[in-house]
Amino acid sequence: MSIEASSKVLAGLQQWRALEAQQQPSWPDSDVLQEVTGELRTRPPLVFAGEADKLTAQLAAAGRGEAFLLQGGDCAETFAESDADRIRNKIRTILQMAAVLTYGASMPVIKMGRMAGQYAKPRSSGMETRDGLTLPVYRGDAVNGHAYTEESRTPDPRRLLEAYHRSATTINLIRAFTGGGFADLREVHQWNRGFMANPAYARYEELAAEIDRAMRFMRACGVDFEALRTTDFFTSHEALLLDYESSMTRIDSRSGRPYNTSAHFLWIGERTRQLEGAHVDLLSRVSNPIGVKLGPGTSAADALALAERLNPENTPGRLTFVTRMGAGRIREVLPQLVEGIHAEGCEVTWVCDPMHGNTFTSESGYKTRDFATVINEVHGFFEVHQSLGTVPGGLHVELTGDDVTEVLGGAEEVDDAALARRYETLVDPRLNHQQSLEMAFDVSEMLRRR
Ligand SMILES: O=C[C@H](O)[C@H](O)COP(=O)(O)O
Ligand SMILES: C=C(OP(=O)(O)O)C(=O)O
Ligand SMILES: [Mn+2]
Repeated sequence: MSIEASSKVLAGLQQWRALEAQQQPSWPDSDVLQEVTGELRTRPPLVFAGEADKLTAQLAAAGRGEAFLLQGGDCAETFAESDADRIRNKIRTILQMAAVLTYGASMPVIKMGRMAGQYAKPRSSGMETRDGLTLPVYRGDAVNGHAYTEESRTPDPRRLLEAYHRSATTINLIRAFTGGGFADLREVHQWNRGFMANPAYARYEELAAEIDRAMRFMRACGVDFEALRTTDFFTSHEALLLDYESSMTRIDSRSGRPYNTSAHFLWIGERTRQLEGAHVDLLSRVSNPIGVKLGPGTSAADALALAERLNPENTPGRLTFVTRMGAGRIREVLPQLVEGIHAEGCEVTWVCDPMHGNTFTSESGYKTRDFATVINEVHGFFEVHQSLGTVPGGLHVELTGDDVTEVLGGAEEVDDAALARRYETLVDPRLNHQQSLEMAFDVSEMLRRR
């Protein structure tokens, strides 16, 4: 690339600063912010351009119906819970779900964590009031603390550096687990250890036995299983805090193109996807595969304009639309979006987030979701694509590997009274380990029928 062309690219990467950016914290001290972003710019990348390109190719396959994306993790990761046990439990849950889906549907599953960077949250309101005290709302550990004091709720830019470090140690562990034998498909039984006493685990155990049998058969036929020792596991988060995302955006020395090096896949949230806004501008300029969340108010014209803006070359795998319509709306609103996009020949990978359109407050006051409603939205998603002859390319869920009680229902029949038992999320309710497996079995049936 000529010097002139590359300085144009660099100038473009700063264009977002002139545009309106929704959902940014009011950082109290701009000098500290400058120091922190300067520091971040000198830190090593967390992911590499070649890995992002590999993911783009895999997402293109998902868009054609030759693979399926499984993207899952916390609504909001926290510094306090970025420990080895919790990270391992999440990876294990995603690996188990992927085994169920791969075996059930005979289809490669792309494994992606909402992990190693999911530290910032958009919120419905900027302030909250409790017992007469009004404070800034919690915006994720990269911004402020959850504790309800003025000190903790004041945004602190130094948290961006902490978020980088926690992301680095998390991705390090992900790479160790998935490259060092933990993800070996021959360990499919081990992942279930200690969880046998309920229907989803018993069903998983049966499936693991079938996988074992199939592998023994293939080994007897002389198949080499070395390739099953490791697996790709990609990272993703919402690209919300533009000071952070822009500091982590670097020019790839091989291609001369900019990549966001904080995660393999970044998405733009439902609240920040304004066509002329700062988030769309910054992500339009990076070469990673990217996603946009689309809620029930999205028109076909909005979706088309986003597709043209974010993927002007119409590269397959570059753009994923993550629809989050709500179980009650999806069958009515999704068809016009999908038809509008396909009528123009736009390359889009369609993914279902059945969580964010189905949140409500329970009688006892917990922010929750109902497992049956969540599953209903996934069914609606498959039905719509089935009837239009288009491809349901993946699933985006908020989950944890622990036995929390945040989502109602499932085989354990978590009810309103049970929510108090282990309600641990700081923002949105997550499927627990067992509910995640139940969902995987359900989706594998739908994929099998696809
Ligand atoms: O995770 C998504 C959003 O950040 C969250 O649903 C917003 O929640 P709020 O309405 O409690 O602010
Ligand atoms: C904020 C989120 O979703 P959405 O932008 O779809 O509301 C999220 O994924 O946590
Ligand atoms: Mn959420």
